[in-house]
Amino acid sequence: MHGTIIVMAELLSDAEVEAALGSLPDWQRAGASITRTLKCPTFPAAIALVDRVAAAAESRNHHPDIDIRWRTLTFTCATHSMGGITDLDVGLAREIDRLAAED
Ligand SMILES: C[C@H](O)[C@H](O)[C@H]1CNC2=NC(N)=NC(=O)C2=N1
Repeated sequence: MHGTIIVMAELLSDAEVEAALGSLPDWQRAGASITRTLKCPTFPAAIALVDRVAAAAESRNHHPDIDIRWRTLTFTCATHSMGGITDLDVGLAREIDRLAAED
């Protein structure tokens, strides 16, 4: 039997976001989201990273906004249903860091 799994997450306070960013040095707060820009060695490498992030996002049913400009990628994480930043975004940011470090 199939059903919809709804993951509830609470918005983080400003202090909680700052604390999380303390261990995510490549990430910045941008209003109601957190963001990281990185440059890959080549365009195919950038697309390969996007593909790995897409698979991870699908697995956790939490999806970043992704901006692709040649070999520069910007990942933006927000919990759209909550209108802000939750632990889901912090977890996704950590996974993006892990995948980006695999290159
Ligand atoms: C029903 C399902 O949980 C949602 O549509 C998901 C999918 N991925 C999502 N990703 C992000 N970043 N925010 C969401 O609110 C969100 N909602």
